Amino acid sequence: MSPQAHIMLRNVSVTFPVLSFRDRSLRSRFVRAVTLRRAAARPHIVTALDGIDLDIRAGDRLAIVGANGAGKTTLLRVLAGIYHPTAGSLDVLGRRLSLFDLSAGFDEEATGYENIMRRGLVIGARRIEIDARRAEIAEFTELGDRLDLPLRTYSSGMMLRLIFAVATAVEGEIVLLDEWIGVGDQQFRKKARLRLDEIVARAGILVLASHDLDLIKSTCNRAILLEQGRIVVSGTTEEVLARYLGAAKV
Ligand SMILES: Nc1ncnc2c1ncn2[C@@H]1O[C@H](COP(=O)(O)OP(=O)(O)OP(=O)(O)O)[C@@H](O)[C@H]1O
Repeated sequence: MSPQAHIMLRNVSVTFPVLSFRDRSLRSRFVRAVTLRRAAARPHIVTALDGIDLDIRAGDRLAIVGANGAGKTTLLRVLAGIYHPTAGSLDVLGRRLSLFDLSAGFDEEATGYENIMRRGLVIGARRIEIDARRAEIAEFTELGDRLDLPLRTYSSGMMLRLIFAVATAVEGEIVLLDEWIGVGDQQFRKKARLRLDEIVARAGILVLASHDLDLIKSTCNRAILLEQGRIVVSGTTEEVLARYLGAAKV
């Protein structure tokens, strides 16, 4: 476990400007252009995160909980460096391994082997590192010669094997997860779960955004509850889940 890993967010907000369908139509743009020159197009602003202050230290297994649309995925993407805060600051010490947005980086026309490299680069690995682990990743997939064929020829279970093999061959001090992945058939799932457990055990920090409360209870030692992009409770997993479940019953 890395004692140095650390994440610090100060007053982090993320907003998305959204043009409504009507606003984007040619007619409305024309009408605006000829009749309302003074009124600049004002997109609707969605606030996904609102003033987040958070410190995550080595040893923390942090769960992010909250209702649909509360901001969990957005926060995970900020922690991964995929989204930049529109306000506030993020400091990250330690190498991040992003085990969510599972299919990002794949190319249907490229072979399994080519996709191993593409996907590895997307999740934060270095080229040299993926090259060094190529044989190990290939072996983990158990796909054999099929790795020479384009991804579009794969069944969904085969695709998941590839995704998972790449994801778990790369180590990170900070592991970012959205759900533990129930991949493939029974035999592969067991193997996948064991590999994921090893990665998490070695990581200094785990951040898990999930609706799976049993998984959270068995994995996390801290939690935050998000509501409309704000942290409303922060504490031990038990405290936060009690509040979340209480609120959910109302
Ligand atoms: N790219 C985007 N453009 C506009 N709004 C967005 C975008 N991404 C997220 N949002 C909005 O930000 C808010 C938070 O979304 P987010 O996906 O982070 O929620 P979540 O807690 O992960 O939800 P769920 O549990 O349903 O996955 C929501 O209101 C969502 O509609």
